[in-house]
Amino acid sequence: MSCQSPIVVALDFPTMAQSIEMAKRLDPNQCRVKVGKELFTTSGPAILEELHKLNFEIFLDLKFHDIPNTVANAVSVAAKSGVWMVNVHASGGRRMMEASANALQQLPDQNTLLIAVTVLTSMDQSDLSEIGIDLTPEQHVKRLAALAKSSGMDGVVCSAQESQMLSSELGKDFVLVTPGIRPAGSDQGDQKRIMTPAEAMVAGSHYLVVGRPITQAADPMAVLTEVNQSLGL
Ligand SMILES: O=c1ccn([C@@H]2O[C@H](COP(=O)(O)O)[C@@H](O)[C@H]2O)c(=O)[nH]1
Repeated sequence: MSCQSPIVVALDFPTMAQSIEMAKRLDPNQCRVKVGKELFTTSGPAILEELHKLNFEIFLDLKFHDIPNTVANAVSVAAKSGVWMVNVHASGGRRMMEASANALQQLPDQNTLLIAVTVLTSMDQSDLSEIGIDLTPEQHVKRLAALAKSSGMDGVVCSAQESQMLSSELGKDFVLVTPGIRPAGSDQGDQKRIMTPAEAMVAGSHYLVVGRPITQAADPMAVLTEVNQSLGL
Protein backbone atom coordinates (compact mmCIF):
# COMPACT_ATOMS: atom_id res chain seq x y z
CA MET A 1 0.00 0.00 0.00
CA SER A 2 1.20 3.52 -0.82
CA CYS A 3 2.40 5.77 2.03
CA GLN A 4 -0.42 8.03 3.32
CA SER A 5 1.87 10.82 4.55
CA PRO A 6 2.76 13.71 2.18
CA ILE A 7 6.23 13.97 3.75
CA VAL A 8 9.27 13.22 1.58
CA VAL A 9 12.48 13.14 3.61
CA ALA A 10 15.53 14.45 1.71
CA LEU A 11 18.42 12.05 2.32
CA ASP A 12 21.21 14.53 1.68
CA PHE A 13 24.26 12.62 2.90
CA PRO A 14 27.81 12.19 1.60
CA THR A 15 27.82 8.38 1.90
CA MET A 16 25.44 5.55 1.17
CA ALA A 17 26.06 4.13 4.66
CA GLN A 18 24.86 7.34 6.35
CA SER A 19 21.74 7.53 4.20
CA ILE A 20 20.83 3.89 4.85
CA GLU A 21 21.40 4.40 8.56
CA MET A 22 18.99 7.36 8.43
CA ALA A 23 16.44 5.43 6.34
CA LYS A 24 16.45 2.62 8.90
CA ARG A 25 15.54 5.16 11.62
CA LEU A 26 12.50 6.24 9.55
CA ASP A 27 9.35 4.30 8.59
CA PRO A 28 8.19 3.79 4.97
CA ASN A 29 4.57 3.98 6.19
CA GLN A 30 5.23 7.46 7.59
CA CYS A 31 7.24 9.08 4.76
CA ARG A 32 8.79 8.70 1.35
CA VAL A 33 12.46 9.49 0.74
CA LYS A 34 14.30 11.69 -1.73
CA VAL A 35 17.63 10.88 -3.34
CA GLY A 36 19.35 14.00 -4.63
CA LYS A 37 22.56 14.93 -6.37
CA GLU A 38 24.93 14.44 -3.41
CA LEU A 39 23.74 10.97 -2.49
CA PHE A 40 23.31 9.73 -6.07
CA THR A 41 26.76 11.00 -7.03
CA THR A 42 28.37 9.10 -4.20
CA SER A 43 26.24 5.93 -4.39
CA GLY A 44 24.94 5.55 -7.94
CA PRO A 45 21.85 3.41 -8.67
CA ALA A 46 22.75 1.00 -5.84
CA ILE A 47 21.16 3.43 -3.38
CA LEU A 48 17.81 3.04 -5.16
CA GLU A 49 17.94 -0.74 -4.81
CA GLU A 50 18.81 -0.52 -1.12
CA LEU A 51 16.03 1.95 -0.34
CA HIS A 52 13.53 -0.14 -2.32
CA LYS A 53 14.57 -3.17 -0.24
CA LEU A 54 13.60 -1.10 2.83
CA ASN A 55 10.16 -0.53 1.17
CA PHE A 56 10.54 3.20 0.60
CA GLU A 57 8.99 4.99 -2.36
CA ILE A 58 11.72 7.16 -3.87
CA PHE A 59 11.74 10.63 -5.39
CA LEU A 60 14.86 10.73 -7.60
CA ASP A 61 15.65 14.45 -7.48
CA LEU A 62 18.35 14.85 -10.14
CA LYS A 63 16.64 17.83 -11.82
CA PHE A 64 17.65 16.84 -15.34
CA HIS A 65 18.40 19.86 -17.57
CA ASP A 66 19.90 19.11 -20.98
CA ILE A 67 18.90 18.65 -24.61
CA PRO A 68 15.60 16.78 -25.21
CA ASN A 69 17.17 13.47 -26.32
CA THR A 70 19.51 13.30 -23.31
CA VAL A 71 16.86 14.17 -20.75
CA ALA A 72 14.23 11.84 -22.26
CA ASN A 73 16.68 8.92 -22.10
CA ALA A 74 17.73 9.75 -18.53
CA VAL A 75 14.09 9.96 -17.40
CA SER A 76 13.38 6.65 -19.07
CA VAL A 77 16.29 4.93 -17.26
CA ALA A 78 15.10 6.44 -13.97
CA ALA A 79 11.56 5.14 -14.47
CA LYS A 80 12.86 1.65 -15.30
CA SER A 81 14.61 1.62 -11.91
CA GLY A 82 11.16 1.82 -10.33
CA VAL A 83 11.35 5.24 -8.70
CA TRP A 84 8.07 6.82 -7.64
CA MET A 85 8.93 10.31 -8.91
CA VAL A 86 11.59 11.89 -11.13
CA ASN A 87 12.14 15.48 -12.19
CA VAL A 88 13.49 17.77 -14.90
CA HIS A 89 13.94 21.55 -15.05
CA ALA A 90 10.98 23.36 -16.63
CA SER A 91 13.45 25.95 -17.93
CA GLY A 92 14.74 23.20 -20.26
CA GLY A 93 11.69 24.11 -22.32
CA ARG A 94 8.69 22.52 -23.98
CA ARG A 95 10.53 20.20 -26.39
CA MET A 96 12.61 18.77 -23.57
CA MET A 97 9.59 18.17 -21.33
CA GLU A 98 7.47 16.71 -24.15
CA ALA A 99 10.27 14.34 -25.14
CA SER A 100 10.53 13.19 -21.50
CA ALA A 101 6.78 12.66 -21.16
CA ASN A 102 6.71 10.73 -24.46
CA ALA A 103 9.63 8.56 -23.36
CA LEU A 104 7.73 7.54 -20.24
CA GLN A 105 4.55 6.82 -22.18
CA GLN A 106 6.43 4.32 -24.29
CA LEU A 107 7.42 2.23 -21.27
CA PRO A 108 5.07 -0.62 -20.41
CA ASP A 109 3.43 -0.61 -16.95
CA GLN A 110 5.21 2.44 -15.64
CA ASN A 111 3.58 4.93 -13.30
CA THR A 112 6.53 7.13 -12.30
CA LEU A 113 5.44 10.72 -11.71
CA LEU A 114 7.23 13.22 -13.96
CA ILE A 115 7.65 16.63 -12.35
CA ALA A 116 9.25 19.88 -13.49
CA VAL A 117 11.24 22.23 -11.26
CA THR A 118 10.06 25.85 -11.56
CA VAL A 119 12.01 28.34 -9.39
CA LEU A 120 14.27 26.86 -6.71
CA THR A 121 13.03 27.55 -3.18
CA SER A 122 16.48 28.95 -2.33
CA MET A 123 15.89 31.84 -4.77
CA ASP A 124 14.18 35.19 -4.22
CA GLN A 125 13.51 38.15 -6.49
CA SER A 126 17.09 39.44 -6.34
CA ASP A 127 18.45 36.03 -7.44
CA LEU A 128 16.05 36.02 -10.41
CA SER A 129 16.96 39.55 -11.33
CA GLU A 130 20.68 38.65 -11.38
CA ILE A 131 20.03 35.97 -13.99
CA GLY A 132 18.04 38.35 -16.16
CA ILE A 133 14.51 37.44 -15.08
CA ASP A 134 12.58 40.59 -14.24
CA LEU A 135 9.55 38.86 -12.76
CA THR A 136 8.61 38.05 -9.18
CA PRO A 137 9.21 34.43 -8.16
CA GLU A 138 5.42 33.94 -8.17
CA GLN A 139 5.08 35.27 -11.73
CA HIS A 140 7.97 33.13 -13.00
CA VAL A 141 6.68 30.01 -11.22
CA LYS A 142 3.24 30.58 -12.76
CA ARG A 143 4.68 30.88 -16.25
CA LEU A 144 6.92 27.79 -15.93
CA ALA A 145 4.19 25.70 -14.28
CA ALA A 146 1.71 26.49 -17.07
CA LEU A 147 4.37 25.50 -19.61
CA ALA A 148 5.09 22.30 -17.66
CA LYS A 149 1.42 21.34 -17.57
CA SER A 150 0.90 21.93 -21.28
CA SER A 151 4.08 19.95 -21.99
CA GLY A 152 2.69 16.83 -20.31
CA MET A 153 4.21 17.04 -16.82
CA ASP A 154 2.29 15.50 -13.90
CA GLY A 155 3.17 18.46 -11.70
CA VAL A 156 5.87 20.84 -10.55
CA VAL A 157 8.35 21.56 -7.79
CA CYS A 158 7.62 25.04 -6.40
CA SER A 159 7.56 26.67 -3.00
CA ALA A 160 4.45 26.28 -0.86
CA GLN A 161 4.09 30.06 -1.11
CA GLU A 162 2.92 29.49 -4.71
CA SER A 163 0.72 26.44 -4.02
CA GLN A 164 -2.57 28.28 -3.56
CA MET A 165 -2.09 30.27 -6.76
CA LEU A 166 -1.06 27.18 -8.81
CA SER A 167 -3.86 25.08 -7.41
CA SER A 168 -6.46 27.59 -8.54
CA GLU A 169 -4.75 28.31 -11.89
CA LEU A 170 -3.90 24.74 -12.93
CA GLY A 171 -6.34 22.58 -10.98
CA LYS A 172 -6.14 20.48 -7.86
CA ASP A 173 -4.92 17.36 -9.71
CA PHE A 174 -1.72 19.02 -10.91
CA VAL A 175 0.84 17.70 -8.43
CA LEU A 176 2.60 20.34 -6.29
CA VAL A 177 5.83 19.17 -4.66
CA THR A 178 7.13 21.73 -2.19
CA PRO A 179 10.57 21.86 -0.58
CA GLY A 180 11.47 24.79 1.70
CA ILE A 181 9.28 23.28 4.41
CA ARG A 182 10.23 24.45 7.88
CA PRO A 183 8.40 23.32 11.03
CA ALA A 184 7.97 26.36 13.33
CA GLY A 185 11.21 27.23 15.07
CA SER A 186 13.53 25.31 12.74
CA ASP A 187 16.50 26.87 11.01
CA GLN A 188 15.76 28.41 7.59
CA GLY A 189 19.27 27.62 6.30
CA ASP A 190 19.69 28.55 2.61
CA GLN A 191 15.95 28.40 1.86
CA LYS A 192 14.26 31.70 0.96
CA ARG A 193 10.61 30.82 0.21
CA ILE A 194 9.46 28.74 3.18
CA MET A 195 6.29 27.58 4.95
CA THR A 196 5.38 25.29 7.82
CA PRO A 197 4.02 21.81 6.97
CA ALA A 198 0.46 22.64 8.06
CA GLU A 199 0.42 25.95 6.14
CA ALA A 200 1.72 24.18 3.03
CA MET A 201 -1.04 21.58 3.10
CA VAL A 202 -3.71 24.26 3.57
CA ALA A 203 -2.21 26.13 0.59
CA GLY A 204 -2.68 23.07 -1.64
CA SER A 205 0.69 21.31 -1.69
CA HIS A 206 0.48 17.56 -2.36
CA TYR A 207 3.95 16.54 -1.15
CA LEU A 208 6.23 18.29 1.34
CA VAL A 209 10.00 17.82 1.04
CA VAL A 210 11.74 18.08 4.40
CA GLY A 211 15.47 17.54 4.78
CA ARG A 212 17.61 19.00 7.56
CA PRO A 213 14.81 19.70 10.07
CA ILE A 214 14.36 15.89 10.21
CA THR A 215 17.73 14.42 9.23
CA GLN A 216 19.80 16.69 11.50
CA ALA A 217 17.50 16.21 14.50
CA ALA A 218 18.65 14.16 17.48
CA ASP A 219 15.59 11.97 16.98
CA PRO A 220 14.53 12.12 13.29
CA MET A 221 11.60 9.72 13.73
CA ALA A 222 10.22 11.82 16.60
CA VAL A 223 10.30 14.96 14.40
CA LEU A 224 8.69 13.07 11.51
CA THR A 225 5.94 11.83 13.83
CA GLU A 226 5.40 15.35 15.16
CA VAL A 227 5.14 16.75 11.63
CA ASN A 228 2.68 14.03 10.59
CA GLN A 229 0.62 14.70 13.72
CA SER A 230 0.56 18.43 12.89
CA LEU A 231 -1.13 17.34 9.64
CA GLY A 232 -3.72 15.25 11.46
CA LEU A 233 -2.08 11.90 10.56
O1 LIG B 1 13.43 24.17 -5.29
C1 LIG B 1 13.97 23.22 -4.68
C2 LIG B 1 14.17 21.99 -5.25
C3 LIG B 1 14.73 21.00 -4.52
N1 LIG B 1 15.11 21.19 -3.24
C4 LIG B 1 15.71 20.06 -2.49
O2 LIG B 1 14.89 19.76 -1.35
C5 LIG B 1 15.70 19.48 -0.23
C6 LIG B 1 15.40 20.47 0.86
O3 LIG B 1 16.21 20.19 1.98
P1 LIG B 1 16.15 21.05 3.33
O4 LIG B 1 17.27 20.47 4.15
O5 LIG B 1 14.79 20.79 3.94
O6 LIG B 1 16.37 22.48 2.99
C7 LIG B 1 17.15 19.48 -0.70
O7 LIG B 1 17.50 18.16 -1.01
C8 LIG B 1 17.11 20.30 -1.99
O8 LIG B 1 18.06 19.83 -2.93
C9 LIG B 1 14.94 22.41 -2.67
O9 LIG B 1 15.28 22.63 -1.49
N2 LIG B 1 14.35 23.40 -3.40
